[in-house]
Amino acid sequence: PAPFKSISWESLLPDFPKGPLCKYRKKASFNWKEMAVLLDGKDIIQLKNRIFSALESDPLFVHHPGEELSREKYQELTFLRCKRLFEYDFLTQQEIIENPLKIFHMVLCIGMYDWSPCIQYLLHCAVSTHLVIRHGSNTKGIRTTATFDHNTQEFIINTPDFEAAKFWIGNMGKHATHAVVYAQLYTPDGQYQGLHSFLVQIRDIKTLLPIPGVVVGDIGKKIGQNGLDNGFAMFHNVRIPKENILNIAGDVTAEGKYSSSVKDVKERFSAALGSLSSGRTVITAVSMTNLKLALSIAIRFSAVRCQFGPTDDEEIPVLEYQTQQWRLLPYLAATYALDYFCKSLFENLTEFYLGLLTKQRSQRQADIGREIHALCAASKPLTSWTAQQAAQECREACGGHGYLAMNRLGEIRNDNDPNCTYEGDNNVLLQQTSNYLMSWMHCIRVPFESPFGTINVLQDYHHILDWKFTAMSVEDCMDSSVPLAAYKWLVCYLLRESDLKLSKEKQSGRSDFEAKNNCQVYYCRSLAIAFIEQTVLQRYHDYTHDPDIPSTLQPVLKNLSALYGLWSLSKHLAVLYQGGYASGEQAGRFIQNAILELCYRLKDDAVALVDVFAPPDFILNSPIGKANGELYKNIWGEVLQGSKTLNRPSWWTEFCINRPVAGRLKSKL
Ligand SMILES: CCCCCCCCCCCCCCCC(=O)SCCNC(=O)CCNC(=O)[C@H](O)C(C)(C)COP(=O)(O)OP(=O)(O)OC[C@H]1O[C@@H](n2cnc3c(N)ncnc32)[C@H](O)[C@@H]1OP(=O)(O)O
Ligand SMILES: Cc1cc2nc3c(=O)[nH]c(=O)nc-3n(C[C@H](O)[C@H](O)[C@H](O)COP(=O)(O)OP(=O)(O)OC[C@H]3O[C@@H](n4cnc5c(N)ncnc54)[C@H](O)[C@@H]3O)c2cc1C
Repeated sequence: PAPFKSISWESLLPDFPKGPLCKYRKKASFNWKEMAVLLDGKDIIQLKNRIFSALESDPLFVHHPGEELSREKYQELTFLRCKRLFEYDFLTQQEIIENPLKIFHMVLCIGMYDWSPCIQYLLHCAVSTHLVIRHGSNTKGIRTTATFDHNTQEFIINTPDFEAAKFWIGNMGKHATHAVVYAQLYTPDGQYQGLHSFLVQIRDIKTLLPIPGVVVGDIGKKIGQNGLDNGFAMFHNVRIPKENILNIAGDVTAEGKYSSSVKDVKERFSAALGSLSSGRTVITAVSMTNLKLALSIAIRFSAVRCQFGPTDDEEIPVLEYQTQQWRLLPYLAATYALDYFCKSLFENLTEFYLGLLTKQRSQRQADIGREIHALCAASKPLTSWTAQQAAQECREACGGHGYLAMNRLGEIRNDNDPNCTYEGDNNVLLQQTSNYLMSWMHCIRVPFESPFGTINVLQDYHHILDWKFTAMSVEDCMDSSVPLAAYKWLVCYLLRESDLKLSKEKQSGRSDFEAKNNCQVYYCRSLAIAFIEQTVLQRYHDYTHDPDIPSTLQPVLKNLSALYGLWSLSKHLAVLYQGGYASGEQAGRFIQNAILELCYRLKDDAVALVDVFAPPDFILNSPIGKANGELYKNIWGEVLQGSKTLNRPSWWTEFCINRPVAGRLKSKL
């Protein structure tokens, strides 16, 4: 790439308005524009600007400060916005082919504005792979059936009873006309052929009224994402043409014979569910984006909001307090590490899809599918939980102002919340990752590697189990190599312990089902979490230590990597001691002190670090998070825009005329 200074980035990345945040911006150790260019590059920055400015200039996307939209109105507005997104068609096919990462950025830019139209749009786009309707966690247990009738060359779709109804489906509540329905396939010989997906029309495209035999409706108000209409559906002998089977895993001939290129039922099951990895990868990135939104607000607020001080007449920004730094800056470090991880995971996924498109049947393609599944089944939990905790911490870090709806932290928290549940409940998904890791135990003694190298750490399994914490000082701990080594040990240790526990459970006569169930807490669940944290850290460590990173940016990036690693690791301190990796009081203390020292070193960079990823004010839509840092003016400006802010309430007579009489209704008996 051309050196930063030789290109004029002013038009792409304009300066921020002058104001109270300048104090911190001047203290930053690096140039935020140079960082933005390093992380995204010119093309992506241009794309982001194009999307952000289109939304800002379009009256349909105007905000409604101080106005309560009814759910019905919000759903309507969301639909109109979603339609408009199709009209904008921000990316051409050519652009996508040249750089698939652009889709990823486009989705996240739209989501930064509001997740409801973004997800509605995504679900419409992904109709060929998504809009699936299912049973919940236990997909194998889906009870909707699709029976082939060779006389009419149709499938008959049937929901046995209301408990088997499809529930929660995005876009289905009010407006979807077609759905991809997962159902158990039966051929005319009465044979069961496993889970398959079918395209089923559910509403008339001219009238939006349900197709006969389909009962479809809206499931009601949710905790967040209320612009989206989530729905339910039941099918009573609904007939669909034979062509509507989505023959990913298998097909039925005109005579009603089943054929599949994948012979094994188990393999067919994973092929049928393979598309879930893309949803889980997207949700990993959606959660990471929520981290960006919440931290932009909380850090800008903390840099301006002053409380107390060393003397009575001098108050200092709350960001100067050790506690505030420790509450926020590790999440900032996590945002950078997870941002990098999300991009790399998306690249892995692109490779997987390229293989599918070119009909690769190699062992490598199968291994990629398994590794991607294991990665995103843990990265979705890690990132959605991190964002959920961060949103709450940011809310509290902004004190009372954080609780004001206009500042958006409540919306971010509530809209992020279902990321922990949909496309697979987090706790259920983590079991997929630990299953994958446990399946490598039998290879431990032979040379092996996985396509993306994430399990290659196990090649040194026996050797790593002998490792110990060796840092001799706090300064020794200030590089991410220290937590990374500890994580490698942790993964090997938890793998060994989980394997031993499973064997013990089985030896004591428990069934496979029971034995596996009894190995989750403190064993397999911790293993999956440690593994994904180690993977995220490994990738970010390698990136930040790359000699190609400009020397002007490397120190701050290395600090972020070290802070993310140490802070994540500190939650596993008990296991590090329990398993003998760490001993004595120094190890724990070094880690804690290094975390605090890194927070301190990063606090003057914090504002510039959020400037790198914060969207424009219109998109962020939070008075306390605005780039000018004029906290109080911005809040007042917004408060006074409310249409009824200064009005007397319509029920004023209940207070002034029909005055309350205390005890009037008290029983006289
Ligand atoms: C760019 C486009 C994006 C578009 C995307 C937009 C979405 C972005 C916006 C957000 C919008 C949200 C909208 C919400 C949309 C829903 O929520 S859709 C509903 C999603 N529902 C779920 O995810 C259900 C969760 N449950 C499951 O996925 C599965 O049933 C379970 C839990 C993973 C399987 O559990 P199980 O029955 O115990 O099966 P198990 O024996 O473990 O698995 C059998 C084999 O299949 C394998 N397998 C299972 N799943 C997979 C898989 N996915 N891949 C590969 N192999 C697999 C297993 O590894 C196992 O292999 P082996 O170990 O035997 O070799
Ligand atoms: C906003 C939103 C949108 C959605 N959109 C769609 C959609 O478009 N299409 C679609 O098909 N679905 C959709 N869903 C449904 C979603 O996919 C499911 O809610 C999700 O997969 C979890 O399944 P469940 O609700 O059946 O939870 P359950 O499986 O009933 O989980 C309940 C609890 O039990 C625990 N649990 C379950 N099994 C185990 C186990 N084996 N071991 C340990 N603990 C276990 C879970 O951890 C959880 O805490 C949506 C959900 C939400 C919230």
